[in-house]
Amino acid sequence: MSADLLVEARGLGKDYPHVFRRADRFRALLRLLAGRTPAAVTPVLRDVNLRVVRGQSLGLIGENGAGKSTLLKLLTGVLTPSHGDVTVNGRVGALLELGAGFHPEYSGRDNIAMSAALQGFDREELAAKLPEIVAFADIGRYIDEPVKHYSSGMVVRLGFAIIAATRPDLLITDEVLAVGDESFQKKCIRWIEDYLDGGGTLILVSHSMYHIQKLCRQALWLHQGQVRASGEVFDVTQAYLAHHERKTAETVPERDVEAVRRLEFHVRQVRMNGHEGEQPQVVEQGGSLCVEATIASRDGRVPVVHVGIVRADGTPVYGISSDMDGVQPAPAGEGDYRIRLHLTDLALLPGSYSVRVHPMDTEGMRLFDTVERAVTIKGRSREAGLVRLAHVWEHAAPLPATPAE
Ligand SMILES: Nc1ncnc2c1ncn2[C@@H]1O[C@H](COP(=O)(O)OP(=O)(O)OP(=O)(O)O)[C@@H](O)[C@H]1O
Repeated sequence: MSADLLVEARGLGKDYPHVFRRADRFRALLRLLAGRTPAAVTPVLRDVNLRVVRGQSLGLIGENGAGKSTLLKLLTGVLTPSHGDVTVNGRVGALLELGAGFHPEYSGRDNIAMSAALQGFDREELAAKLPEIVAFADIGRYIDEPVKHYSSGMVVRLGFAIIAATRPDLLITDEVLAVGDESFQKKCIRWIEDYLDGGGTLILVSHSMYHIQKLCRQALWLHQGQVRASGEVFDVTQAYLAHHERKTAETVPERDVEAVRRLEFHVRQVRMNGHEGEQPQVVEQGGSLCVEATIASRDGRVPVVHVGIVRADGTPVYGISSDMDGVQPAPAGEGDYRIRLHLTDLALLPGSYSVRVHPMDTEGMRLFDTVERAVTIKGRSREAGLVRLAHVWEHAAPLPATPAE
């Protein structure tokens, strides 16, 4: 393993015994004590391959129960894998379950001393680091109270302060940013940014895509214990968000081609940026999209063409009809009509959208058919919502440089 490769996992998997009733638990325990593998197991993590090199920042994302914490526990040696293997190089600072590693009866100060001893600090190093740790934790007189009297926020403050002082080669944290209050969160984020600028390596689990995009350059999406996607952070987080939007979308009923042919108007063809077919079109944020619709008219009347854009969850974003702009589709032979709509400087924020094309009657009152095509907007924007609004900040000063903690 090269010195710059800090984590390597190959075919990593974790199974748990199948336990539904108390009797199952007892049986599973007996089998374990007898050195036998449990009769039935549930795989919670399967075939995870992972390489993290020095200086990399990797975000782990996924739904509740996807296996993120299990993966972190395997990487930190808290759990042993059922399949595959994992190698970790360098000094690891891990902030996993709340308070794990603290002795509840001892004070914060004593716990700092114990953690420092475990990290191999001698008495002088500890004396030098202690004021820094106490100041970072910033929990006032509680530093001399037993940890069992701490709020969950105080536990995280103490845990993070210890890790910050030890400056590990690899920082592994599980959703801690969600526990502390906002000012402490900001302090941790600033510290992590500074740590990464200084060449630190991070594996961060978070349900906040904002934190993942802010702190990580790569992401790995775990879905039901398996890697669903991994790569550049914006690509993976946008695919993950689009998956959620699709899950909450109403399902558009299947188009019955025979039935629509009997309608007064139906969509004969839709081309997106010149492409026919159902492959999603990928467009850069700010780019252009050309929607070409060919409409069949049963009795030769000219249709109105409506083009709508919805987000993958069905939220309407924009709609425009040809008659609103005082135009109509032009004849395209054999009773068909064709029109092209050029959408330029697309203001849509990165994500998954659908373009819907509908023919309407000449009066623009009745809607006849719906053809839907997927569009993915790619980009690195962290702005929230559906569209980018032109904006200017005033009465604003530049952000201050990160202060040294
Ligand atoms: N000790 C255990 N015994 C049996 N099943 C377990 C055990 N620990 C975790 N699991 C199961 O493993 C699966 C993955 O859990 P894990 O905590 O890794 O998910 P997660 O992605 O971190 O979820 P969350 O976002 O909710 O923290 C879940 O279905 C969980 O119920």
